[in-house]
Amino acid sequence: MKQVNFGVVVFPGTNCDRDTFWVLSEVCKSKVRYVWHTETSIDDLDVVILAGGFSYGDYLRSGAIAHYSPVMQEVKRHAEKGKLVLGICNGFQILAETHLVKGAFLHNKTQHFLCQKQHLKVATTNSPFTGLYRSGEVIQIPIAHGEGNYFLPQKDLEEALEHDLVVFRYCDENGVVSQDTNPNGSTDSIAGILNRQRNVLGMMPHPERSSEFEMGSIDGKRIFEGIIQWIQSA
Ligand SMILES: NC(=O)CC[C@H](N)C(=O)O
Repeated sequence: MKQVNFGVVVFPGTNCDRDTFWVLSEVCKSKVRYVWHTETSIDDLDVVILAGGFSYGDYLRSGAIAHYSPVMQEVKRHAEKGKLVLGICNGFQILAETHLVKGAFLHNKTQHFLCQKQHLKVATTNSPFTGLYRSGEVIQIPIAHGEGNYFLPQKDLEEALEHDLVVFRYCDENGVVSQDTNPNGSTDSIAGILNRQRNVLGMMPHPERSSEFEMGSIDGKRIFEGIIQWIQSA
């Protein structure tokens, strides 16, 4: 069985790197190493994870400064080769700043930081990240962000819908997707989206915080397990 090599990128201010590392190494029993933001050699990695947190203190805009870090040139090259990149929360914001996924982030519609359990509706299982979910399934993965209001211009939204790029939408426990069940004001309630090549996923919810029973949900674990299965069966 092919061993899958994960890298968790650490910027100054990243704070979900250890949780992500733990889930990959202890829960999923995978090989994982930290990648410092100044690193310029990541050829050994199959999957790069941009973990959540407050890179560079969220100064200017979340992710805006991290995108100039040397490692991001390598992450771009990694993605161009068709290898997998997963950006979680601040990682999603960095992916957007780097244009590895479309869109941009605004402050939550409430102007408050949100830290809560969150229901999501799985919009597509057609990706290297979501093969272990059922289409339309309602899952629970927590959110924790201040700048999570994902904005996608109309033409990019049309492209995303046409090519089935939306992966998760915010919903309630019954799977209802509406403005009332959209916690932060994101366009079309989007909580996770792929790039056009489907090898880069940005998502606001934190799957590393819902990967063990003690955390109240194990729905996030299937993302990491799905990645491993997808690479091993490729
Ligand atoms: N948990 C996180 O990654 C925080 C995301 C981001 N810095 C925000 O508050 O919007």
